[in-house]
Amino acid sequence: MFAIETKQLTKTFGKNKVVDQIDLQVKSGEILGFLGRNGAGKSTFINMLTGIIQPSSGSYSLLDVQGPNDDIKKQIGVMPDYSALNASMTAMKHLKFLAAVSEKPVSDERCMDILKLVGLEEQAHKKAGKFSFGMKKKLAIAQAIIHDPQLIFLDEPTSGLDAESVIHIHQLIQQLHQQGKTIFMTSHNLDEVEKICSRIAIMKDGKIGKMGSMDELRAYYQSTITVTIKHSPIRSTHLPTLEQWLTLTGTQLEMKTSQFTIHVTSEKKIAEIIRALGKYNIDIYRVDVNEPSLEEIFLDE
Ligand SMILES: Nc1ncnc2c1ncn2[C@@H]1O[C@H](COP(=O)(O)OP(=O)(O)OP(=O)(O)O)[C@@H](O)[C@H]1O
Repeated sequence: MFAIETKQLTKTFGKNKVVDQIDLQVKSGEILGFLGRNGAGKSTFINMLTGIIQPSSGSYSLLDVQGPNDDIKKQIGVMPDYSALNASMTAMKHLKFLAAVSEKPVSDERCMDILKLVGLEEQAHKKAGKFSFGMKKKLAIAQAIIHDPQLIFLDEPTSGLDAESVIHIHQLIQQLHQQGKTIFMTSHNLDEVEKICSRIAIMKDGKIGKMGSMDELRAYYQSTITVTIKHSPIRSTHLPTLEQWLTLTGTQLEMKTSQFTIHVTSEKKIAEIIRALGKYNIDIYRVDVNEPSLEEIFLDE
């Protein structure tokens, strides 16, 4: 089952095609990281899926139900705009109110549990008007999950949060993932996306440029892995042959007395090198492997 499927989904504002015929499939249970530079069209795309704006053309389905559909909204969690919180309502009241609107009344106990999950238990009975930016953000996340939805849209869930809260929210996202929920999240923090998302989609000029797991993206960009190996001395008679063999295996070899660095295209090559060193009776003390980050892939897009 696809949690999200779009076909030729398009949004035009005047003459500006902001979302351009996007075909996207998100499998149930995935954490999809949705990336793109400012103005790429991410929010417009999400706003169509969550029913905030109407597509200009194309279609979409959520949890296998053709959208827009009011019933399916109950199974979807969306972070509301945190600047639109009611200043005179407490965190608890916000959750009770939202659950009532989505026709899934919840107990005070569940509200407290969710506030604990996002790290807001101490603010449960405080008015949102007195909340810091981070607290408002956490309340928005709580509002997205209070009614136990199957599909959750999180818009930059950790931007502006302190380091401890970021870890906390990452744990929460992993927990929701383990419960089988599908999470569609935007973020400008590439390390975060690389760490917690199972697949990544990169949006550019209204289209999805590349999409896949980190391994798939690395393979697509044919990026190389840099391997540095620290080893015991190599006998001078072996050195030229070994050096020649390594040059055929990888590129840009840098050889020092007790260490060399080589760039290879696949992990299998690392195993080959280690086996070859064994044949020459060279001991390996340390292997450092450096793979290209999502940042390098993103900047290349
Ligand atoms: N209601 C609107 N009317 C006209 N243009 C709009 C409207 N909403 C968005 N746009 C334009 O659509 C483009 C994409 O905006 P969108 O907010 O979807 O980008 P984004 O990828 O979410 O950006 P960011 O990362 O900055 O949040 C921008 O050029 C924006 O000015």
